[in-house]
Amino acid sequence: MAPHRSKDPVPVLGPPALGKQKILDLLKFRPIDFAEIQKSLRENAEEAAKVKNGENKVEFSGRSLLGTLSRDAGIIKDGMRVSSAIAERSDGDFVYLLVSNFALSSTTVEEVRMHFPKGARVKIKHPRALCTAKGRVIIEIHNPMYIDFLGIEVPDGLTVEKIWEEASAALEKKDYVRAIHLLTRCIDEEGYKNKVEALSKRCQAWLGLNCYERAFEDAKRAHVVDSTHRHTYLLKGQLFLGLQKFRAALDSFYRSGLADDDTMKRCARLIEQRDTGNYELREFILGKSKAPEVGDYLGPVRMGMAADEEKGRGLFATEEIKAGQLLLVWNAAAVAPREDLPAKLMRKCLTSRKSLFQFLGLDSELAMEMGLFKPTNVLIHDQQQDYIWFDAVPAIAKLCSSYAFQIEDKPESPMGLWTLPALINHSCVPNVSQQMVGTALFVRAARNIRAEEELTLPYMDVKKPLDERMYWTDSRWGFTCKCLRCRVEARLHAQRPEFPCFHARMREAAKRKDRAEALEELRRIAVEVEDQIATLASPVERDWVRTSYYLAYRAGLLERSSDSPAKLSSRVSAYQMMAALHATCPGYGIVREMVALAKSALPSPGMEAISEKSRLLIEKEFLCVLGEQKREFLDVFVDELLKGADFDILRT
Ligand SMILES: C[S@@+](CC[C@H](N)C(=O)[O-])C[C@H]1O[C@@H](n2cnc3c(N)ncnc32)[C@H](O)[C@@H]1O
Repeated sequence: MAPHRSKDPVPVLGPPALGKQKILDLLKFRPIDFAEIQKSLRENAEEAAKVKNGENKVEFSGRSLLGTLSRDAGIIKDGMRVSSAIAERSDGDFVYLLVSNFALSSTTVEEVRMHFPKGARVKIKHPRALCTAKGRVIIEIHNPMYIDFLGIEVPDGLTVEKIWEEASAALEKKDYVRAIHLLTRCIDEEGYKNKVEALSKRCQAWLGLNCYERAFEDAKRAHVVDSTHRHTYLLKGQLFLGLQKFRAALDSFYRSGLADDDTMKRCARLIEQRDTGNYELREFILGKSKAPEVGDYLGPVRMGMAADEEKGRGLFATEEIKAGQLLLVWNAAAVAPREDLPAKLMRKCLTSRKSLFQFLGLDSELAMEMGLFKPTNVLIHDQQQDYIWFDAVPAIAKLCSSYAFQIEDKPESPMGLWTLPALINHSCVPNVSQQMVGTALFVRAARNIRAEEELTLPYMDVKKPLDERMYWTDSRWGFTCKCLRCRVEARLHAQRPEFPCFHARMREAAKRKDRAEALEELRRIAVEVEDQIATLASPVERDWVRTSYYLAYRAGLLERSSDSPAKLSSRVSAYQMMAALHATCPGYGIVREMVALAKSALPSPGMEAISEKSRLLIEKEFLCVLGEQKREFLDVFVDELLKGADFDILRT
């Protein structure tokens, strides 16, 4: 059978046709380690020889090399980031084709096969013989765009019915790539009777690979031939669900008549959440259920340029907002250990242009386009040239460093990227809070926010002195924070030389081996800070400074010692400290500290008797984290916390 040129090209990664030079600039090559390639070639030469298969042919054609991949491609060696395939020339000699990708560290075998399926006819542009070992020509390529897929080779003499059988078996075995190639043969066969079924099955295979856009194209084509095809409606429902198009999913499930009740209810729930921002999380909050599946929600928020040009873009409230109000619910584009995040994001981009555009749209020079982020705006296209190179990975890695963050403030905590929330700028007196529900991020107002006010959140623990905060924003994010709190504290530092010394002394105290001595020094520092700020006219400025030296205040209030010469508690009460934390960084992991402070004011350890005003303050803090809650729920929650219960929702 002659090589078949598919009308539906397999998902070869081609150059981007996004029309923006900037994207091209972003997609830079990484240097190739030739020594490593050669080593792998030597290691694989013997194996290559065993794959000899007389039916495969390779001819040189001008500057291109035509051939058939005679072996399933795979990852040569764990972590080597190299994919390989073998083609065979007509003279019986092998061409060992090596496609290396040094940036994509966690390429999966499935992905490699998707691009280099066994039996595929390929045209290798600009072939370059790297070296010959034992008379074999070895072609090295380091960018998949130099390979054109010409279709899949199917053995001679197979009837279309037989190909259909093979395709169905491949689909059954979840060998989606092979199923796609075989079904393409059936679909392209002139006058093929089973076209709707074949398109529907291919749609299913694309879905199996999470290639939603291609699945959508096939579903559309199937419905052109038979607009009532029920299985296709079922698949369409699944793919719309995957694309978070819940209304369309529900409609498709309904038309299919094949979806079960649970699926229909799930869609209805997700639609309600998206429309109303009404997420039922109580069971999850109390730790009685797993994180529920949630749809993205876009509240009264817009993208715009920050007043301070240096900050670039930011998010703004479009109306007046009350503390606790939900602003955004955003599912992560990806969550993974730090080193795997770029590859995981890349994979997502390869299967969904929505992710790709949103992600590249994060680059401030590229886009200022809120439409990209509307949950209901799903881009569905099927243009091969819109797929991007593997080599976009370095660009993605670069963007990761500016926009991704860790779920928890622990070195081993995974990193994630939440596209729209990633545009919220930093402040040391933030006005929004964020909580993680599974891998979805909930962003709420942590204070009352005026219409058109910029939304801000802290990029780090802001219960730290000015110098330490400055060090963090500068070294990790490359900017100097100019929020009001930083400006007030910078002025204090300039006027009173004690302040920079407090910070240095705190660092020294933390290093001391003798814990009692360290605590004593911290208590002394807190008393001295209190002396310095007593003259500050503004109570809120005093709160900010207290929060900056919280480590010292904590030692004075929570780890008191009866023989301590420095009596901080006679100068500032635990309640005042709670209020200071709440005024400075509401919603930021301070609930536990507030509870500890409230309990510290009790004559003896116990949960019942914290003062009414402390309890009210804790409830106010909850509002910033959980939004408005029913009285009964709030009581249960606060009581549990006072008893020492820990809640996942308070991690972030
Ligand atoms: C996660 S991004 C926020 C979105 C960014 N403003 C943009 O236009 O893409 C973080 C970057 O924003 C800028 N940024 C955030 N908060 C800032 C602040 N308070 N002052 C100055 N620059 C800030 C810094 O360049 C930082 O590296």
